[in-house]
Order: sequence, then structure tokens, then C-alpha cells
Amino acid sequence: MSVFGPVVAALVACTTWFIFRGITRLYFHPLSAFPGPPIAAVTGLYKAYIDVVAQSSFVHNLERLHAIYGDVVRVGPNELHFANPEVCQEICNAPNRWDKEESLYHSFGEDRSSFGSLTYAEAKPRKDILTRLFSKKAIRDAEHLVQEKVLGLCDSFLRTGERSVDLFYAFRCMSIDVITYICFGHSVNALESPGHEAPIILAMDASLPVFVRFKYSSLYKNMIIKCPPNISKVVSPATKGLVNLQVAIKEQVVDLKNNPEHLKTLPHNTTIWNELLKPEVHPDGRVPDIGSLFEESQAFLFGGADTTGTTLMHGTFCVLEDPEVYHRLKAELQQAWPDLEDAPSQSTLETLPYLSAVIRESLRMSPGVASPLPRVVPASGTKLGGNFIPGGTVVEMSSHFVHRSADTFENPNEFKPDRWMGPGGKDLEKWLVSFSRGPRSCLGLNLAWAELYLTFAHVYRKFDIEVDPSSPKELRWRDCFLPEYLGPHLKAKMTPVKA
Ligand code: HEM
Repeated sequence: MSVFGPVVAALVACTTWFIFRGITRLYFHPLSAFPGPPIAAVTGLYKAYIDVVAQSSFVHNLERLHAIYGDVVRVGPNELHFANPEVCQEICNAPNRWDKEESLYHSFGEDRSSFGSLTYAEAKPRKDILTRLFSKKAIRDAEHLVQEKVLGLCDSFLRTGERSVDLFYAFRCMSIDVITYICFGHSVNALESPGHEAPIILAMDASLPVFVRFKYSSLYKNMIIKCPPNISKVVSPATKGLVNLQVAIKEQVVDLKNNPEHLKTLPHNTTIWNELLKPEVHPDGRVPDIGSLFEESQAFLFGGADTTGTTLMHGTFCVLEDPEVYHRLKAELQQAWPDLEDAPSQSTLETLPYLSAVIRESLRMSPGVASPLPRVVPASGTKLGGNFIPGGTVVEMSSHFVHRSADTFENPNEFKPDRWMGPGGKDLEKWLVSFSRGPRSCLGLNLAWAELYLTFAHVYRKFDIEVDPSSPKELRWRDCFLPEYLGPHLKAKMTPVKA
């Protein structure tokens, strides 16, 4: 019998089913009334095309879509993106314990971490333990550890001498050294790498587009993630530095889990292991398994290093673009910190109005986490921006839309620290959502603030900074959940000040 007949029949059946499903999603779906590109309503491949095939930036595409369709856009068969800042507050607020959306949050291979757990119930026990470690008080107590790495950054500038420093890499080296030192008690000493080109930093950068592809194929993800490290380094040489770090962290997890007495050999007791390896802190009285501990570590690496490094670099780019901002910042620091040998604490730095305003404006302007943060509406449905949204719908909003809203921030594309000063400044803080809000907001925000205050203060107080002509005229980035910066890096000559 010829196979031709059954093949044709199968093709016709498939085509009919796809057409039927497309028409249903377009005209008879509960989200049919929401505007958006018809192809997005029909298939999730619309987003896959933008992310993977066109390798375009989804957030930038959203700007275009909102300009055409208005405040709410249907960006997938079951997915809505909002542009109205009020809706961001409605989605991410304390009482809302909505689930994270699976295809994104399980694309990083950190499913059992506080970041990757989909439900609030799953994330809470872990977050309760780690929140203590990253509380304001705990980070104040660990301030000297952060300061040690900030001083390391300044020393690395001195070693560079007359040559320009790649500030994109340098700030990331500092933040990865902080995270690995504070969280694991074992700094990777990225700051000592020649030209700040630490293999781990290059590898984390190279992994960003790989994670985007993982979102659309768990088969591909499992092939790479579950691959033995030696093979993975051959298949994907760009991410070799990351694989080496993963191996080192796995070894550390195995060692500490099997020999808890080795915890005493860590240089301080602020590491995540000091907490996570205590059976009594876990509700079930059991230490999590090695895989789960490892996934938590990876979440901290990515969550804590790139984000802070991005804010420092992006903020510095903006400060250096405006000589008035640069000189006002330096003048304030010089006055508050007259003797270079007597560095102020973070709490003193926090009283400096212009420094604080520069940091807030840097957070606003930089795409720390670029992507929309998708959440699943509970079964009862909800109201967002005045619209009823049926249960099960994926709703999302990128902080980019809050931070660049002209209704909230006057001339939103301009770097104006003054907007955070004076009576209006306090009211604006509600709209600074870099760390997200609600029960799944950033766990490391106190550490991030410490890094931002100490680094901005030390760098601008101790160095005169002159932009290298090879630096970009504007910063271009692509949404890979975290931003992937495109084009040349920001470079500058760092000349130590005399006093
Ligand atoms: C300027 C720096 C930072 C920015 C802009 C930032 C931003 C964010 C954002 C927007 C989220 C929510 C993500 C989501 O809902 O998908 C988040 C979550 C998280 N961040 Fe940060 N972060 C920063 C620094 C840090 C640091 C230093 C650490 C580590 C110590 C950290 C650890 C985490 C963790 C573990 C989560 C997951 C929390 C959860 O899902 O419940 N972050 N961060």
C-alpha cells in the first residue's frame, strides 16, 4: 500500500487543526477583545521569532506595539503586556501572590531556587531563610566585605595606569567578586584579570542569548545543562568560564554538605551555606539536596552580578555624558569626604542628597532586569487597568515602561538626578521599580544598594574620569531577560586624584 495517502491525510488533518485553533484563538478566545498583532494571538511562535530568529529585543518591540495598539497588547495567545505604570503596581504588590510563568522561569535551569520557584508557597520557606541573610542589618554588618572589593576595584584602576579601563567589564568584575565572596565565601578574584576580561564575566555575557533559546526548547536546554562539563565546554566554548565556575560551586556544595565542619574554614559566616546547611532552619528539618543548593547558587550569581554591574556602568555612562552632573557629584563627595584616608560608611553616604539622586537615576535609566516579569492571574480572574482579565492569563510589564513613562517622569529619556531631590522626589520613589515589588521582589536589594553607594562614592571621589574616544555615543542593549549590551564598551581613563 502506498504511504502517500496516509501522509496527505495527516497533513490535511494537521493543517485543518492549526487553522481551526488559529481562528478559535483569534475570534473566540477570552482575550479576543484585546488588541495586538493577529499572529501573536494565533501562536506563541511570534515571540520565539522575535527572540530567536530575528534576535531582536522584545522590550523594544513592545514599545512599537504599544504605540500602535495602546496601553494593553495581546502578545501571545494567552498573554497580555501592559504599558500603564499603574498596572505594574497592581500586578506586583504585597497581597498578590500570583505564580511566575513557567516557560520563562524554568528556562534558567534554576527551578528549585528562590528565583525559579513558580509558586509563592514553594519560594517562601527558602526566601524566609535567605531574607535574614540579606536584611538591612546583615548587610550593614557585612559592609567591610563589600568595601574590600570596592577597594579592589580602585586598586585595579591604579594598576591600569595611563591606559583606559573597560568599565563594562570592571564593574562586573567587582560585583561578581562581591557575590562570590559574600554568598560563597570564595571570591573568584575577577578584578585581578588582565584588562578586567575575567573568563567568568565573558562567559556570563555569552550565556544571555543561550538562556533566551532555552525558553523555547526544553529539549535543547536539557541537552546543554545536563551535558557533562567536559563535553559542554567543547560544544559551547563561549560558556566555558561559566561551566568552570559551576563545577567549582558544585564541588563546594558537595564538600560542605558532606563535611559541614568545613563551614568553619570559610572566611566569614555570612555565606548562603551558613544558613542553608542548617537543618533546623528548614520547615521539614532537612537540608535541601545538592541539586537544589546548586541551583540557588546559580540564581545568586546571575541575579547579583550582572544587575549591579549594569546599573554601575549605565549610570556612569550617563554621569560622564553631562559635565554638570559629574562635577556636582564630585564636589558633594569632596565636601563630605575631605580626607581620602578616612572613607565614610554607607550610612553617611546615604545622607548625601546628590549621590543618592544619582544612584536612583542610574537605577531608573539602566535596564537591570530588562524583560517583562510574567505572572499568572489566579483562577478567579482580576481587574487590571480597568479591564477584567480572566483566570490563567499571563500578565506582565517591564520596568522599562514604568521608568520611561512621560506621565510619571518629565523628559524620561534624560538623565536628571535633580528629579529625585526636593519635595517631588520622595513621591517619585513609588515609581522606582528596578527591584520589582511584592512577595517576589529582589532578595538582594540591600546588598545592591550597599554596592551602589560604596562604588559610586569611592570611584568618583578617588578618580578623575575621562571618557575614551572609542566609547559608544549611546548604549544599545537587547532584552535577554537581563540586558545584552551591543557595540563597543564604555571605556575611560581613570586618573587618581591627589587629595
Ligand atoms: C541593581 C541590582 C539589582 C537589580 C536591578 C535587581 C532586580 C531584581 C528584580 C527585578 C527581581 C524580580 C525578578 C522577577 O520577578 O523575575 C529580582 C529578584 C531577585 N534578585 Fe535581584 N536585583 C539586583 C541585585 C541583586 C543582588 C545583589 C542579589 C543577590 C544577592 C539579587 C538576588 C535576587 C534574587 C534571589 C531574586 C529572586 C527573588 C524571588 O523570586 O522571590 N539581586 N531582582
